Amino acid sequence: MNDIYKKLNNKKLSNRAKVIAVIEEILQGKSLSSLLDPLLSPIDADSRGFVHELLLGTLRQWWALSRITESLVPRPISDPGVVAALHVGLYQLLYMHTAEHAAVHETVESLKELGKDYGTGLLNAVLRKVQKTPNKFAKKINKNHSLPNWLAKALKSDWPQYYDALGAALKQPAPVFLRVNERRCSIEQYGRLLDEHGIAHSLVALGYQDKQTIRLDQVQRITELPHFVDGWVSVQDAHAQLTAHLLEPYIDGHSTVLDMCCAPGGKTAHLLEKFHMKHLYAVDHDADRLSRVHDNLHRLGLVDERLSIIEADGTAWQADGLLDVIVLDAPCTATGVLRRHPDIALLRQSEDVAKTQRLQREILENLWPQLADGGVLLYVTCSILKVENESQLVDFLSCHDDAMALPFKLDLAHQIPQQVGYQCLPIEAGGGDGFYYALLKKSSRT
Ligand SMILES: C[S@@+](CC[C@H](N)C(=O)[O-])C[C@H]1O[C@@H](n2cnc3c(N)ncnc32)[C@H](O)[C@@H]1O
Repeated sequence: MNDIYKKLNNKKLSNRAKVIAVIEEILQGKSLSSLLDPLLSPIDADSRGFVHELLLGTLRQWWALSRITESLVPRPISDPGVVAALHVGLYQLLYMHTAEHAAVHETVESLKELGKDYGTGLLNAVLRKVQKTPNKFAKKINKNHSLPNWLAKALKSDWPQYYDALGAALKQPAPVFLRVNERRCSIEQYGRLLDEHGIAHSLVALGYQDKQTIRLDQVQRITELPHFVDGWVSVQDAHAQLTAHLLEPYIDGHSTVLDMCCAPGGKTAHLLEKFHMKHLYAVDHDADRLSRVHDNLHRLGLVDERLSIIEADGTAWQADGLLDVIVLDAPCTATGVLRRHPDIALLRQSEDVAKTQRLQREILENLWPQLADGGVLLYVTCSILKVENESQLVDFLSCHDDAMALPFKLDLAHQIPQQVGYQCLPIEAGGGDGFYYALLKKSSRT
């Protein structure tokens, strides 16, 4: 078993030490989503909330807390475990109001547990300094948006009028939305079921026609939702649910549909719940993530002969024939889902933007010739950077005479029309994530 998973299952290791070990892994390139369950599962129910808050909160405030460590520690610290412990200690002192003794002493002890005694002197000194005048330090970082410099610069340039609202919103936890499997029951019926179980929730507008979704208004174990195991309901962000609704006019029983970059299958499942199609290809290049597509579709009862799940590279994959509808949920910087995946702000580098932009374009160029005349392609990202969204599509259209943007209308406060498509910004406290949507039609007669 990999070292980190051994640590997370080690009953002798304290919870703080486990959080530090997880952040150390993240700093070395592992994703939060691969570590969160292994961290939380062995922890007793009473401590889970504290551990969750300590981990997610530290990651959300990472760049704000870094301003303090940079000002107090003159040289860069080479050991990621010590860096993690500094941030975890500071987060407790400045945001969690943990008793000072626990915040300092227990964090220092945790670093010792991880065999990093050499970092304890520095950790102790920094935490004690901040502990003396916490308000001074809190004031220093309160207004900080906790964004890496490259992202702050890009957001300021793309969204000058929304920059502060975005900065404040991106460090908040995201709400949980449910997608009801329309083959099993309606949203209203499921809402009544939640009422019967005393689960607080709201029906929320999606900002497209009269479409709605359900937002949970209480902390809830998802697997314990009524009929979750029977496939009545899934977790899916509100703005992610727009995909299937936007395609309503274009999919019928004769349609051959491609869902490119489909894993873990949220949009694939929604398409299958909503439409009877001739065939759906669900393609992704990541075998592990594809196994989650299988699991999700099995739970929802959506596996049948109309569906092919294929492991392939979107820059090269060729369908057997022409496609009527293509969903390209393009790989992106995922800057629109920072609230759910705060590790992205630690992992992504400015160079990644150009790389993903090139990859998106390569996939687009491979898929476009495979779209039938009159067919539509829905381009989606969970990015809030214009280079991956509006600029990408404006440039694509300028190079393809047979492509035209189809108009549609989204109308929530932060669904913003672009030269091509719409940008949903994740600003509303109870609202959806940052997504971009553009709908293109192919017509050789233009
Ligand atoms: C935003 S996620 C997709 C989310 C998914 N559509 C859903 O709704 O659940 C992007 C996906 O792109 C896939 N991907 C990245 N590069 C790819 C490539 N070159 N070919 C195919 N899939 C790729 C990743 O494995 C990842 O699953």
